[in-house]
Amino acid sequence: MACVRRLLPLCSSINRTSFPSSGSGALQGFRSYGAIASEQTLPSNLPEADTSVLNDEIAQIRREFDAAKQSFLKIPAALKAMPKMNPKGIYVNKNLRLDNIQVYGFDYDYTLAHYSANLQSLIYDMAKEHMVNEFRYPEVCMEFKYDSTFPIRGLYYDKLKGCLLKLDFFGSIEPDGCYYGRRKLSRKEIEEIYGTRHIGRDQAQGLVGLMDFFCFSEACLISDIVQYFVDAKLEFDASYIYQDVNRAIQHVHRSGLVHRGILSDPHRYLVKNGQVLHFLKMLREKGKKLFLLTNSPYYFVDGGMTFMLEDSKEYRDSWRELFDVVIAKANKPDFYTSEHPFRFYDTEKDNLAFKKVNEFLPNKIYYHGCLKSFLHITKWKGPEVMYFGDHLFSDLRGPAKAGWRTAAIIHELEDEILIQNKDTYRLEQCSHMVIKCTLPYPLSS
Ligand SMILES: Nc1nc2c(ncn2[C@@H]2O[C@H](COP(=O)(O)O)[C@@H](O)[C@H]2O)c(=O)[nH]1
Ligand SMILES: [Mg+2]
Repeated sequence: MACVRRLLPLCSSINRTSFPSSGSGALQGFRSYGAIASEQTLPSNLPEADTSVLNDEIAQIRREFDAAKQSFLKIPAALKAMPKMNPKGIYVNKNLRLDNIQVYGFDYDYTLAHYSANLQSLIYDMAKEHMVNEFRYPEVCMEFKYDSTFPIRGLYYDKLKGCLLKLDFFGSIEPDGCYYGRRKLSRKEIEEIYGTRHIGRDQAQGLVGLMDFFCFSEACLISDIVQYFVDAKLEFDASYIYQDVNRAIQHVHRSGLVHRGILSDPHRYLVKNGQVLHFLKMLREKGKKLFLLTNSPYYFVDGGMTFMLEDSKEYRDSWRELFDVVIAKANKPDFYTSEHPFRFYDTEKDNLAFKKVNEFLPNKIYYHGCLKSFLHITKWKGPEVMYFGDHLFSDLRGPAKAGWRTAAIIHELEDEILIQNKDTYRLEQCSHMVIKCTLPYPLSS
């Protein structure tokens, strides 16, 4: 053990070797291995037994370096033979027998219905107007414009410090993922503000998650307002900015402003996808049960579905026939844990009936409800249900608790896979793996 410890500094120098991203450049790394290994000399005053053990250890390490070197040389050819991932593919993290799935459930927004970036601009503008007109924010805010290149999903706003954060899997701030207003903070600034990059339990209490696509407008508006206060050198409390922006955003959704805005110009906001109808029809033809479970109000879903299927003679005016059960205003994720009763929604009269819901009738619409009643009425067993959705909590975590299988619609995956398919990316990843396998201790990153 002592010998190994004495040899560790030798290995540490490998850890410091930097790896260029181009194919030919990787060879520079090998040269530095050789140099490190051959430059090491043993102290002359060591006892003979120790010298022999050390020589064996060094010979062993040289053999491992050589093996690593050979692995490196084989990387470009091996990569060529390795298939690339399909950006339009479907990926699983658990084995799934589709013949066991008898029931397919769907979320609506950002699952069956897809929107252009114009939607985020619309929400941003509506919320901004509300803040100026109702909360008396300065008139100059009306000039703010939504920037589609700024937000990504899964950001956190720190209500105490006013920063927008991207945390990694372990809850540490990503080095490039901390913004104050619209300005990216350096590592030094992050450490000055947070002490360390890791967000502890106490600091996490001030964070609010901005989890879905609807939150893009919120993230951008919060940052633009913070930036306004910074530029104007005005004192402000970062939590009030969140409170005001969030209230404005809630108003835009709850009042139906955004829903009416979308339906007033569906070509501008909705993105048609012929594959959706094809998929739903295919499931029906195979005898599967289908249901729609959304937080949106019925008129909004009806308008959107009618627009998206306007080219289909069969379902243009009867999209409801595609589903065995349609539930709107479901209030997910509370739907999965609450005991709210279902209400029958009369589409003609636009009101809720008072009669108790004991069954789901075809072509009818139901509001609210809860998972417990849903399972009681349908008699569908957890593992035979698969639910598709885009929201981590409303569509994936909640249903998983009910034993449903879940399918996440992750739009970003297409771009991520394209990046991972790039030769430069694959080469760097392989080099990293070879080094990781060669070293006797784990790499920190
Ligand atoms: N009251 C709020 N409603 C919101 C918010 N963000 C989105 N929404 C609305 O939820 C549904 C999404 O429905 P689903 O089909 O994905 O279940 C849609 O109508 C949005 O307008 C919010 O922050 N507050
Ligand atoms: Mg959704």
